[in-house]
Amino acid sequence: MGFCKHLGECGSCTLNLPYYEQISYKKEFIKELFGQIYSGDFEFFGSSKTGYRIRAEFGLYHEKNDLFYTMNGTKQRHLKIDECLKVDSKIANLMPHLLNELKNSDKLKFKVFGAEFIATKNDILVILLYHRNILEIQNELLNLSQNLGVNLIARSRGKKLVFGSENLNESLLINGREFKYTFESGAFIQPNKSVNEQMISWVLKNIDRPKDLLEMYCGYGNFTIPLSFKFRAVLANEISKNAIKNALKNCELNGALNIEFLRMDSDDLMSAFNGVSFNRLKDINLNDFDISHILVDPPRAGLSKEVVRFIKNYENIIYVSCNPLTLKENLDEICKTHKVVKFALFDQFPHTKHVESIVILKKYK
Ligand SMILES: C[S@@+](CC[C@H](N)C(=O)[O-])C[C@H]1O[C@@H](n2cnc3c(N)ncnc32)[C@H](O)[C@@H]1O
Repeated sequence: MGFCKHLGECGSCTLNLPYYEQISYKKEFIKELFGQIYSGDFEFFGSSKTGYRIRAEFGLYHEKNDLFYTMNGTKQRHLKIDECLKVDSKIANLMPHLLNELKNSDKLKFKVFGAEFIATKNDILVILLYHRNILEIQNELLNLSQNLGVNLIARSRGKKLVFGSENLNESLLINGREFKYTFESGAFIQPNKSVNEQMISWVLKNIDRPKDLLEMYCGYGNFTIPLSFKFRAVLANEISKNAIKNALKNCELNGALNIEFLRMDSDDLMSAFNGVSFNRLKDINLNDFDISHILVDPPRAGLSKEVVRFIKNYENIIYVSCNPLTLKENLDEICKTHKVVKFALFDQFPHTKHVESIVILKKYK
């Protein structure tokens, strides 16, 4: 048994090693995978070992008349979870109270099957999932959110009820400066806040001779807003309408005035650079941008061949990746024209084999 009594059994934390050995394990794995394209130092940024996850999801399982948090365990389908050491302390404190409230109300307990938690500096949001018509328990849900002092969303097939705010407010400290963000419960968020701060700070410190930035897959502006203060102008695209809505609010919150956000699929953005006209671009002249850097932070599947071909046009590439395998596949191609100059690992997920990488590449002269 390691740092948690469920380690190795709940299916989430699987790396049963002392933390310093986890670091060696991850560094060795990455060195082996990327050794042929990069012989420099792999910087490593660690995390606190507990309380680091600001988003967590659990099943809720009914047994006889009782109710438990569960995970799809490695040996058992419904492994009972009575603690999770990796979640933010606000989530850890709330979990037993929520469970008690649910257990004590036949109406709230009936056909509830999942709970998701998101915690930011000052806010906490709970999402409860039901296999029943939630409109019948509106009053009970309202009381629950008031009793617990949390924002609450209840969902069942085709229905959603919101008690309090669906938006969360976060603040990040990046190289001594505070940045404020707002985002919706469905947004992609970097799950480890302090490592996220380190990632953004590291990128900022490693930007050389900035002119304009093109950022693809920008979400609600997590990297975009702090980076915008380093560049003359920024063009950033993202497929999610809600994320772009929040990115615009985040510009206001931080006084960022030089960013053009595009609600656009990356394929369309590339077509636009190839001369195809889009209504959404009617007020933007892509030729006005003098792009010195491109930052990409794609989903786990990595970049398509077309995006890889496109980004190779730019001198400086910053590639943020949560999947070393697709990163390797993409870098094999990018490294035909670019050299890896920096490679850093960010331990967003201690006790798991996952590792986040940021690679900085420069075009060969
Ligand atoms: C790994 S997240 C990164 C978000 C952001 N950089 C951050 O740090 O929060 C990837 C983002 O890509 C967006 N996305 C996925 N497919 C896309 C596509 N084809 N075109 C544009 N954006 C896409 C997702 O909505 C998501 O916000």
